[in-house]
Amino acid sequence: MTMPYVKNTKEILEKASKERYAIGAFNFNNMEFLQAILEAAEEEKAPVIVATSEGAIKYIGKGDIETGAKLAVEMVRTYAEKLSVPVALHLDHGRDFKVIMAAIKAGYSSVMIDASHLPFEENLRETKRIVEIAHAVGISVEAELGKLKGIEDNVVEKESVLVDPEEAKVFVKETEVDFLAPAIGTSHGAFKFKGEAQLDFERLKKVKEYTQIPLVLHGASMVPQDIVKLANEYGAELSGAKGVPEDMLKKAIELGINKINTDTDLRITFVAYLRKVLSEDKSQIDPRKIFKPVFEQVKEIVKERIRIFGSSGKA
Ligand SMILES: O=C(CO)COP(=O)(O)O
Ligand SMILES: O=C[C@H](O)COP(=O)(O)O
Ligand SMILES: [Zn+2]
Ligand SMILES: [Zn+2]
Repeated sequence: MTMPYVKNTKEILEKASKERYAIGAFNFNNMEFLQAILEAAEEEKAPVIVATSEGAIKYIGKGDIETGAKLAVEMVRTYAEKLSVPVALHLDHGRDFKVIMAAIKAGYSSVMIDASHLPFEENLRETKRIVEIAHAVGISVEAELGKLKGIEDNVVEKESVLVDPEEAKVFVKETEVDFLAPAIGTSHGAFKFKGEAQLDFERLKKVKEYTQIPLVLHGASMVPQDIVKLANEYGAELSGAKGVPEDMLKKAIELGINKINTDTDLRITFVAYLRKVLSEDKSQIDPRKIFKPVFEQVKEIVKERIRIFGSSGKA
């Protein structure tokens, strides 16, 4: 039987890769988001990955990386113990060696080394170095090839550079990385496409053929238009927000995506319902009473995503 807190993320992703479904990797920055994600996964009987960015670790630790990583592990383990579904904790977009080491030491299930902004050879070298360290303590590693447009940890990538499948083949063989995020046209945040949504599925298909490992889709939020509308009605300014359509996510899963990173959908839902609750109950000052209905909605959006990803009932 799998323990709810997964030591190595690879275990649950390889099963997903064999059976062609995807596991949601949801970002959190505090206890309430984590609770909402875990409750959703438990109710859907789905394996789940919870992720902290470097920024999240710094936020949780009030600037202290070791404290942030340790608290993230403690929180996730403590909640996961009470659950029946496997829960993995992942470092999202690790760029700073110190943060990656802090996550490994604290007991994360996997780390991402995102050296995709560096030239191919350097990305390969850097990834290989992290793989050697992480594998020595039995945890897995994600790397990225190609660049995502948009904001990545305060670095604005103006142009998206899509993955080269031939490079992916060499990269995976040389680095022995466990899962790979190929850039196929998505971007982070709430404004993903100016015109029609477009992803390079041919490229994705080739990367899967050439690498045969679990693949990761970043920037995969759907940015639901009803929630954007609700947020705007209550004073937000999010017009033009656009995400990845459901049929495209499903096609990406068919072609070999097994981990789907989602943050923006949770953020938008939080902001929309927080605005609604505050404006409808103007005398409420108890944060618990404000947060309860807001995080019920965050939980619902996570459940919807898990169903779309095909991981419901897979725990
Ligand atoms: O890729 C992500 C985290 O790594 C999140 O993507 P979104 O901004 O589309 O939610
Ligand atoms: O990939 C980016 C995630 O949405 C995390 O973003 P963050 O660096 O603002 O925490
Ligand atoms: Zn990146
Ligand atoms: Zn990402």
